[in-house]
Amino acid sequence: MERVMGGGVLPLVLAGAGILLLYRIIVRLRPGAALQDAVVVITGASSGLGKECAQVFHAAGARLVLCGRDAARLQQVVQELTASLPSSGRQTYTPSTVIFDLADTDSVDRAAEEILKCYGQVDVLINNAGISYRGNILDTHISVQRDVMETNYFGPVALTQALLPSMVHRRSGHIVVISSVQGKIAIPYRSAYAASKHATQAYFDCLRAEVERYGIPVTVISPGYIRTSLSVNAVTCDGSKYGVLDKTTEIGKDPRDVAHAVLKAVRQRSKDVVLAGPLPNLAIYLRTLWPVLFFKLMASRARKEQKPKDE
Ligand SMILES: NC(=O)C1=CN([C@@H]2O[C@H](COP(=O)(O)OP(=O)(O)OC[C@H]3O[C@@H](n4cnc5c(N)ncnc54)[C@H](OP(=O)(O)O)[C@@H]3O)[C@@H](O)[C@H]2O)C=CC1
Ligand SMILES: CCCCCCCCCCCCCCCC(=O)OCC(=O)COP(=O)(O)O
Repeated sequence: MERVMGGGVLPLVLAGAGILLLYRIIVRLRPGAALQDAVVVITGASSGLGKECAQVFHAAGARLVLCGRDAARLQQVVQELTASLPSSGRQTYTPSTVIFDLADTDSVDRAAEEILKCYGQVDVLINNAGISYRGNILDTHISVQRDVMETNYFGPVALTQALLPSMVHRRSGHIVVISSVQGKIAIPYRSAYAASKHATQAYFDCLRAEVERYGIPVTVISPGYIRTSLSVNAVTCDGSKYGVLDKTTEIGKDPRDVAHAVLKAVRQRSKDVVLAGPLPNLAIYLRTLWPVLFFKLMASRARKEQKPKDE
């Protein structure tokens, strides 16, 4: 009997591994979504990851609508994109720009109308813009918690909901959001940021299930540290700018590589992608499988990083 059971487990494991391998091969071989002429909207396109995404989607032949708050910086990106012909030899287009503040819901609605007027449709919406935060909860004003939530959560939600009806009507479109490893685990002194990214993950997971019937994929991308100005632009407890390029950010991934990974995720219509090294991945598993240990590690990290004022 034991031999039968023992003999039964190995074939089962091998069959499971075989099915997994086959699934991966099928996913790889599936024809990727074509991006030539696709209308791709990118928020936060003036710098960092958004700017690099603009570069790789432009080179792939997409018709871009670049969004941000600073018209001059966006124009600079347009100039850089159009200054050189892509080595791929594809037909490329001069990007359009739409200027608005994601933290202002009324301006988001107006912007969505303007975005739709550019080409009459949106094929891919990349919700990339975001702001980070550094501070301890005890000293952080509630207005700062709300402001980060407005930019990172309500802004992308409002833009997505404003553009979604036209996608549903066409039974076509793709919604992407750049979340963070901190959408899956919360680390100390990042409350506003981690909360906004957790909310983002939850909202877009719900959306994915709800719009699948219309053939609209939803991709949540959770990067680890990327070499951008995110930490420099982060806000602190009182809303002032942090202004420091953290070591973690400085040695982070090259934003161009992350942009290529975003392009691949769009082509493959991936559902959920973590773009981080082994340690953040381990931390994500630990949070689910061994939460008590994860909480201990985070508490120790909090103690090491900052001593409370009353100690
Ligand atoms: N860098 C990192 O380590 C990581 C970054 N991410 C995420 O990647 C995304 C891009 O960030 P990254 O490129 O790193 O940082 P940057 O600070 O370089 O870029 C942020 C972009 O967001 C735009 N933005 C900020 N606030 C608003 C607003 N209220 N309305 C409209 N646009 C706004 C900025 O445009 P402007 O100021 O010109 O208006 C800017 O283009 C963010 O969502 C971030 O959370 C995720 C994981 C790691
Ligand atoms: C038994 C072995 C235990 C090993 C457990 C490892 C626990 C280590 C914790 C690792 C934490 C990783 C945090 C990653 C955070 C991250 O990548 O954030 C990306 C960002 O969004 C960056 O934004 P920020 O403003 O914070 O710079």
